[in-house]
Amino acid sequence: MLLVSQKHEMADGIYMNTRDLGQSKKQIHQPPVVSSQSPHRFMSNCHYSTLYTDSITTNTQHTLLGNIPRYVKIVEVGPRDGLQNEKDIVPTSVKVELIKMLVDSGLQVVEATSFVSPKWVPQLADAKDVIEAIKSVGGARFPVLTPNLKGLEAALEAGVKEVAVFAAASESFSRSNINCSINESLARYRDVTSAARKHSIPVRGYISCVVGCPMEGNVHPSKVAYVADELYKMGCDEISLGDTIGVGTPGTVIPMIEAVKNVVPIEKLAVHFHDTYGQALSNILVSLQMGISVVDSSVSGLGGCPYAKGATGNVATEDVVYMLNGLGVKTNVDLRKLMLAGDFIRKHLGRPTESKAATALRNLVLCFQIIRFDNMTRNCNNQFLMFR
Ligand SMILES: CC(C)(COP(=O)([O-])OP(=O)([O-])OC[C@H]1O[C@@H](n2cnc3c(N)ncnc32)[C@H](O)[C@@H]1OP(=O)([O-])[O-])[C@@H](O)C(=O)NCCC(=O)NCCSC(=O)C[C@@](C)(O)CC(=O)[O-]
Repeated sequence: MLLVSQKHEMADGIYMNTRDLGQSKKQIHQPPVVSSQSPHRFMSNCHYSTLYTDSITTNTQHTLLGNIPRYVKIVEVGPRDGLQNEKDIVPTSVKVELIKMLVDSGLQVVEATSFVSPKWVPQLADAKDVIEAIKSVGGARFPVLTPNLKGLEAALEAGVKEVAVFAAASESFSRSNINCSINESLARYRDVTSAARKHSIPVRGYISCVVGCPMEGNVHPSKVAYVADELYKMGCDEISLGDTIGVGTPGTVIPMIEAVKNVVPIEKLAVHFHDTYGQALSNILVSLQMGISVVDSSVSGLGGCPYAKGATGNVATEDVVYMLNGLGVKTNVDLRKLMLAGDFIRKHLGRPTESKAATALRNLVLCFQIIRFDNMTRNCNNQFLMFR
């Protein structure tokens, strides 16, 4: 005797009745036996869910998934990387509301802004005001970008508790982004990390153009390893490997990570993929398989670097969470609330989301006029129909 759900979960607290879809009982393929304790596992196998599936024990037994971590820390970069490239400057109040919604979705690290030259990035000239407005927001860390001591001092004065420096593996990109050579930037960052250490402030180190540069083309893994080694030695707590223009594929990402993990422990590495060529999720998957457990992403796929021509947005956080949920990897992120944050900022920008998962889940809701019952996700055991 098999038990199948009469109502299928589509999003957290969102259900659709299979009969409304015209599905006969026979059309439901291989309904698994479900226990009353694990309705989500069954439903998410059959349908599309915003929920974490708790299927890590079964999924990761497969050799291909064996290395995938049980928990992935998502570093949300939307308010910084996402908004630094917007043509029209986003009002401070909108940035602040976005950050609050992202924190409310469960994201524990939200990169809030940059203390860079307002002449270079006028979009983030309100950094101090943003930090002031989120001072009372608990439950998350709010790192900011600091390109030099001047940025660090301003960030400290504003009350920032974590900063990030940003180097590049390509000389041309370094010059166009921060107006100095790679080695000059590393010298600056030694000053920043040593000053930050005096204040017990953790520093993240970014490396841009880890597989390709908009001006120089392919970037050799040894160049990335060189910069990663220097950042690590100067005291960066985490090093984020950025495919700034989204040209990487697993074919270039794997050798790059191999080279970097020879000089920096894998648990200190993060990946930061832009999705210009639609490769971000596959690149994230191979990074996880190689042992990385920190992933940068941007709500609704906002983003792009003003000094990387042709680069589109970061991988959408919704798509990352959807994939991780499907893999049974914990993130602590509520995808439904995350989608609301995406809706909020996209409404403000007047452009649709770049997230495929958010678009698909939204369409399902519209198509089937689903009713949301938050509590039903926890109390749906009585909705099973018996088949012989
Ligand atoms: C690094 C600089 C400052 C060098 O810029 P510069 O022009 O060589 O610097 P400068 O020292 O000659 O200063 C020029 C002016 O900027 C001021 N200034 C100088 N520093 C600051 C500061 N911290 N905060 C506020 N103001 C500052 C400074 O006071 C001066 O003002 P003026 O005297 O002319 O009135 C500049 O190039 C810059 O700010 N670049 C930032 C570019 C940027 O933010 N890019 C995007 C972030 S990186 C990224 O997106 C990639 C990443 C991380 O996401 C990973 C990936 O995807 O690859």
